Amino acid sequence: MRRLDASDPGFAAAFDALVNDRRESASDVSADVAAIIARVKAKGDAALADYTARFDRFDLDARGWSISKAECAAAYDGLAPELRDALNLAAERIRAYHAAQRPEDRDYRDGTGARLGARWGAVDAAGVYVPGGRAAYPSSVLMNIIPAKVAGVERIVMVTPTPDGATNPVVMAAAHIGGVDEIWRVGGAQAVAALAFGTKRIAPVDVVTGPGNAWVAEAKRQLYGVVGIDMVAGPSEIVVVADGRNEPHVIAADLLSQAEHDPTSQSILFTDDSDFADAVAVAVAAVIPTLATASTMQESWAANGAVIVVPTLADAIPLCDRLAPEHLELAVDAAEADALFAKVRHAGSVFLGRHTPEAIGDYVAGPNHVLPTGRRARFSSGLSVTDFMKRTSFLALDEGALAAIGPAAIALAKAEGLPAHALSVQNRLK
Ligand SMILES: NC(=O)c1ccc[n+]([C@@H]2O[C@H](COP(=O)([O-])OP(=O)(O)OC[C@H]3O[C@@H](n4cnc5c(N)ncnc54)[C@H](O)[C@@H]3O)[C@@H](O)[C@H]2O)c1
Ligand SMILES: N[C@H](CO)Cc1c[nH]c[nH+]1
Ligand SMILES: [Zn+2]
Repeated sequence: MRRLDASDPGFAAAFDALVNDRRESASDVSADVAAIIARVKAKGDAALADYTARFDRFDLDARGWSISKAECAAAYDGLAPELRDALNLAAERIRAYHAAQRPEDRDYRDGTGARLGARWGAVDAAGVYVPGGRAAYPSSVLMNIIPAKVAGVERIVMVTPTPDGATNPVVMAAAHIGGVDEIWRVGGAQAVAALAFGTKRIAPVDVVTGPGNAWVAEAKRQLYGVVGIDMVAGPSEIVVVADGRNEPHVIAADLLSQAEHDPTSQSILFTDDSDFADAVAVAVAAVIPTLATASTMQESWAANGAVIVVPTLADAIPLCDRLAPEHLELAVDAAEADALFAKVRHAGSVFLGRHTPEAIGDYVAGPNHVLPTGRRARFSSGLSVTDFMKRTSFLALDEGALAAIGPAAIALAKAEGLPAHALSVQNRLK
C-alpha cells in the first residue's frame, strides 16, 4: 500500500505514478487476447473447447455447452426464500431505475417546413458477459439483462465461465428472473470473441456488454468495431473520501469490498486527518485475515492500495478527477457530500454521505454496477438502456424546405469539389 501526503515535496511525482499505473493492461494481456481472438475466429467451437479446458478445467463436449431455460427455472424454484426475495427486490429496483432511461424519439418541423427527427430502436441480439472466474455474479446477470430487456432486445445471449464444470444456482435463478434466451458455459476473451464473430453453435450478436477481468475487458476493447460494446469494465476500483469522524473499520471494509474482487483491483482513501489515515491502514490489515477472500485482498491492497492525506477534503476532488474512478464514496455529512459532489467531474458512480456504502450499489440500489474502470470514466459511463439501442435520424423535405436550404448545400458541395452532390440537389430545385 502506498502512503502519500499531499504536502510532501515528492507528492506530485508519486501521484502521477499512481495515476499512470496501468495495473490491468500489461502488454502480455493484450498479446494473449489478440492470440485468443484470432484462434476463435479461425477455429470457432474447437478453440472455445480448448480454452475452456485450459482455463476453466472443463470439457464442454463431455459435460454440455449450454444451460437451458428449464434448468434456470428449476434453480429459481429451488432457491431459499430470502435469497429469492433479495434477487427479486434487486431486479425490481434495477428495472425501475432503467425504465426511466428509455430515450424519447424526436419528430418535429423547423421554420423551413423540414421534418426532422430521430427514432430509437433496439439491437437485434445482445451478448452479456457474466464473470465467474473467482466469484459468481448473479448481480451482474440482472445488471446486464434487465437494461437489455427494457431496451426491447429480442435475443439475449449470456456467456459465463463455469470453472471445473460447476454451475451456480443463484446465477441461473437470476437468469430466469431476467429472461435470458441462451446461456453458454464459456468465459474469458474466447467467449467475447465467440459472441462477436459467431461460431457454429453460437450465433453472433450485435453488442457485447458486461464486466470481467483484464482478459475480458481487453477482448471487448479489441473487438469494438466488429461488435458494439458498452464500455471497458475491468477489475473493480474504489476511491473513498472520508473525514476523521468515520469509524476506521467502516472505511476499511469499504476499501476491501472492491479489493476482494481481483488482485488487480484498486482501493484508495483520501482523508484530511493523518491519524485517521493510519487508523484505517491498521484496520485494513486487521480485517484482511478474517475474511475468506484474504489472499486476493492482500495482493490488491499491497500492490494497488493507497492512503493519501490532503490538506482539506476539497483538495482531494481534483485528484479524484485525475483517477476518474469507477466508484467514488464521499463519506462525510450530507451537506458536505453534496458540496464535494458538485465539484466532481469524472467518476463512474458516486455514493453520497456516511450511510451509502458502495456495496449497496453493487446489488440493490438500482443504478447499474457495470461501470468504466482504468480511468475510462473520463469518457464513458455506466451500462444503460441506450447501450442496447441505436438511433436512426430521418429527414423529410417539401419543395419549400428544399428551396430554403438547398442552395447552401450546393455551395458547400462545390466548395468540396463534389459536383454530383451539387447536381443531386440542383435537379430538384425549380
Ligand atoms: N467494472 C465493473 O463494472 C465490474 C463489475 C463486476 C465485476 N468486475 C470485475 O470482473 C472481474 C471478474 O473476474 P473473474 O476472474 O472472477 O471472472 P471472469 O469471468 O471475468 O474471468 C474468468 C476467465 O478469465 C480467463 N482467464 C483467466 N486467466 C487467464 C489467463 N492467464 N489467460 C487468458 N485468460 C484467462 C478465463 O477464460 C476465465 O474463464 C473482476 O476483475 C471484477 O473486479 C468489474
Ligand atoms: N463492484 C463490482 C463492480 O466493480 C460489482 C459487484 C458485483 N458483485 C459485487 N460487486
Ligand atoms: Zn463489488
